[in-house]
Amino acid sequence: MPQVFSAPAAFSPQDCAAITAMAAGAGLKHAGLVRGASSPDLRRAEIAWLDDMPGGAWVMDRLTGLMAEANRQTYGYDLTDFAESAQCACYRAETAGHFAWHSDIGAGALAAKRKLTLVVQLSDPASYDGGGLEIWPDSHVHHADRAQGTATVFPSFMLHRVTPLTAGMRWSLTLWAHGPAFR
Ligand SMILES: O=C(O)CCC(=O)C(=O)O
Ligand SMILES: [Fe+2]
Repeated sequence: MPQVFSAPAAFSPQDCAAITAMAAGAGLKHAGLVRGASSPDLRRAEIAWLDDMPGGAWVMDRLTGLMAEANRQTYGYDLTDFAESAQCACYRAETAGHFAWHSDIGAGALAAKRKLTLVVQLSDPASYDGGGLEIWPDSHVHHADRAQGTATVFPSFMLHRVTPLTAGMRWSLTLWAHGPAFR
């Protein structure tokens, strides 16, 4: 049975603050685009791509190292590359920011090749309410560790969601690892 992998304190609070500052500097755009149309029922968040953040190479180095470690310890998947930029997301209580149950594997050329999803909790859990990252690996829903800097890894086909923010703001950083599509 596939599992959820957790790396506590993968990033320090200072690292997390630096990443959110870079994301804000890169300019946030509304997310939740499905076939070119905004789909706020599915997702309400703003995003920025790590590839658009000058000086963000160290972040990608750390993320890829974490992904490799998770795959070595837990999954043993055939991974070939990181075909998409990591994505920083901001969910706000004012807009009830959320991401409804979904799988990260889609029909697009890149999304079809996603194998593992890694999500870093960039915010201090005392700074927001709601915004829980929940993953559904089996008959029980897994609540990802909310601690700032924790990295959570799971197979990209696994259903997961972010519950609506009810106070404050939550930042996350997501990276996908790619390989031959699951079959
Ligand atoms: O923000 C999160 O915690 C999850 C993001 C996510 O599921 C995604 O980008 O596909
Ligand atoms: Fe996702």
